[in-house]
Amino acid sequence: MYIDPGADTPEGYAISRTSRSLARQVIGDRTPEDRIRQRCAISVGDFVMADLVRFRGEAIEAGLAALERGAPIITDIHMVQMGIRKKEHHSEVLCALDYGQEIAAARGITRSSAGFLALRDRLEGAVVVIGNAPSSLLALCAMVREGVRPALVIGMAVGFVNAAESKEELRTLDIPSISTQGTRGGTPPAVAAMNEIVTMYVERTRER
Ligand SMILES: C/C1=C2N=C(/C=C3N=C(/C(C)=C4\N[C@@](C)([C@@H]5N=C1[C@](C)(CCC(=O)O)[C@H]5CC(=O)O)[C@@](C)(CC(=O)O)[C@@H]4CCC(=O)O)[C@@](C)(CC(=O)O)[C@@H]\3CCC(=O)O)C(C)(C)[C@@H]/2CCC(=O)O
Repeated sequence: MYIDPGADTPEGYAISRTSRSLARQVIGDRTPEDRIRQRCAISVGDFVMADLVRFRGEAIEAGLAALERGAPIITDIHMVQMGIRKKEHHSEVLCALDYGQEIAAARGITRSSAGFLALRDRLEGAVVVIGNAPSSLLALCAMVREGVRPALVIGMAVGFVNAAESKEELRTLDIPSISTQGTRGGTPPAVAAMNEIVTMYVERTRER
């Protein structure tokens, strides 16, 4: 049965189900990855987004296992933090912008990347969701090259300065990731990808 924990009114559920059935027809519905592509496309009202989503490693299973452990979810910006569903799982959702202000001031680097540097010790086994800031994804990739191992990175940085490059860099790393090809991405698809994994987790826990 189709569930959408966020659509908890009859009208909301009806709209969500209609939107999803349209996406299933256009994108297909054979794999868990297809579900992520569907929700990312719906989040921006553009089926082209589905063709831009890239998976590395067992990304979805890594996300589900992290939720099972109650691992933290760490976002680059508050918009992403706000959009991620908080109910029916035990993972804290943190925002990098709330950390590292002194590092940003001292080094003159972006606040989002400084926040990830300050959260280095919380990144091990965490789920990282980046929907905006390319500089923060580049900072994270550098820490992964130094041995830090997040469980899953959803990297959908957007824009014309380092967005495409930061995601190319992410896809060269031997860690589970979900990203978008090129300059497109943003808060909506990044949150959509994480919320679809949360929905899969809710389905599993409700079946128990
Ligand atoms: C260069 C930056 C970019 N931001 C883009 C697009 C959007 N940003 C919005 C908002 C409200 C915010 N962006 C910041 C994250 C801010 N934006 C940056 C930085 C200067 C550097 C990030 C980077 O290049 O890696 C970044 C500040 C920082 O030091 O990290 C934000 C914190 C700035 C602020 O207002 O305080 C803020 C996030 C607020 C939050 O916490 O939620 C936009 C809504 C546009 C706007 O400013 O109104 C939009 C959101 C896009 C999305 O889907 O998330 C760009 C264009 C992508 C650009 C990065 C790349 C480029 O091409 O320049």
